Amino acid sequence: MPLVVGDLRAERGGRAWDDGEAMTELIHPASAPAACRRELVDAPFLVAARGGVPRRVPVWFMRQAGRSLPEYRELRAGTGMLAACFDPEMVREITLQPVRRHDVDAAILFSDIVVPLVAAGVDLDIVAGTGPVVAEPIRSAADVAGLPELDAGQVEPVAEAVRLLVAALGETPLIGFAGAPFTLASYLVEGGPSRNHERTKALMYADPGTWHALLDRLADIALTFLRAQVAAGVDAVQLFDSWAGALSPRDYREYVLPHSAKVLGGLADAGVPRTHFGVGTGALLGAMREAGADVVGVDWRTPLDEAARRVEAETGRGGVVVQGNLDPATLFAGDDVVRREATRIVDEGRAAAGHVFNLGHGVLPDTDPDVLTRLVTYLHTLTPGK
Ligand SMILES: Cc1c2[nH]c(c1CCC(=O)O)Cc1[nH]c(c(CCC(=O)O)c1C)Cc1[nH]c(c(CCC(=O)O)c1C)Cc1[nH]c(c(C)c1CCC(=O)O)C2
Repeated sequence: MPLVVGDLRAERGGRAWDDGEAMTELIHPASAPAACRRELVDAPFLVAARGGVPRRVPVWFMRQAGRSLPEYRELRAGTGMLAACFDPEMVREITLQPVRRHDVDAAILFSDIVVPLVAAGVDLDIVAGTGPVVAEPIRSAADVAGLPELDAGQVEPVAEAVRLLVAALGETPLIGFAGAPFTLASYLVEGGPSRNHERTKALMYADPGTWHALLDRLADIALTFLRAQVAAGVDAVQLFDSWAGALSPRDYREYVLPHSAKVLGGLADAGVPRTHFGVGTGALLGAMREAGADVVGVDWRTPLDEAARRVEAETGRGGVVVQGNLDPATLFAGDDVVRREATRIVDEGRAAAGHVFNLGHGVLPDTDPDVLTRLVTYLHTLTPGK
């Protein structure tokens, strides 16, 4: 039986990010993942995510855990990517590595968007240098009907990793994540990474019934995965719709938004801020907020002030918090350029109701990790603001 939202909060020991003072006083069952962490009330990442003024500019990096770190490569040697994702001790260690090294303001769970699919029984692998490769792509109504459901028990190793991390992280919040239905569908339908998503779009346009059935199932899988992470103690979630930028706003609204809204809406009362991110989504930012995001992730193509204006104009609602958006390639251009661009981004972020500094997409594998550390140090000297 899936948990209802009320149970979710109880199971988390009432560690709701918006509970303030009440947080430490609330129910604290023996099953709670860790002591209620009073210090999280002031965590810059969480303060900014709910539109407050943090005590320093919060920063974390998508793909901060991974191949840019020598300690990651050393630990992963001889262990496959998916095997690592189902090993709680390894997930704990890899997740902590960038926190120790860079002093970032949030940890992101080391996992992958395909982990819940694998847990549910889909035959796929993550091939180094390529990405997820699916043995039997999903292209028909029968294929969709055969897609297994995810039971929370199947991602228990991930939940265990979250509990280990919550105990280890102290005042640093932990971000959980899932792949959004469209991005997961792209891997399943194409059979692997794709530049044009042509088979995915062909299914979407030619057989909308099957398409919506597929996305509905993927929404259930993503939601079950995220709820398991929240129940185990993550402090925030991010929904990665990395490839949604391949769609026009009209198609996004018709074919994708309702399903992403099912995922984000299913977490509305979970007490954690929800970030919604995609690449090349300048024209979709308003719709991505409407899907149920508290924080909208922005890639490097749209300045943050422009992004905030667009979202507020499209949705008719103020108060948008943005996350981003340094071009990851900038990290190869030398510290002067990095600092200049970081300063510009922090200034542009003041136009929004809150700003979490990040890259516009993930850390590139050849990035010098010392550049990231120096960037964090620099950002922490700047004055945060709305
Ligand atoms: C599209 C997508 C995937 N996975 C993910 C996304 C969405 C984010 C994005 O847009 O980049 C999400 C993801 N994957 C990974 C994380 C870890 C947490 C983090 O530090 O951000 C996160 C958040 C680890 C990983 N996921 C993967 C690696 C590399 C594998 C390895 O280290 O052996 C890591 C560290 C593999 C993977 N998995 C995927 C790709 C495209 C790749 C890269 C393939 C390659 O170039 O080797 C699918």
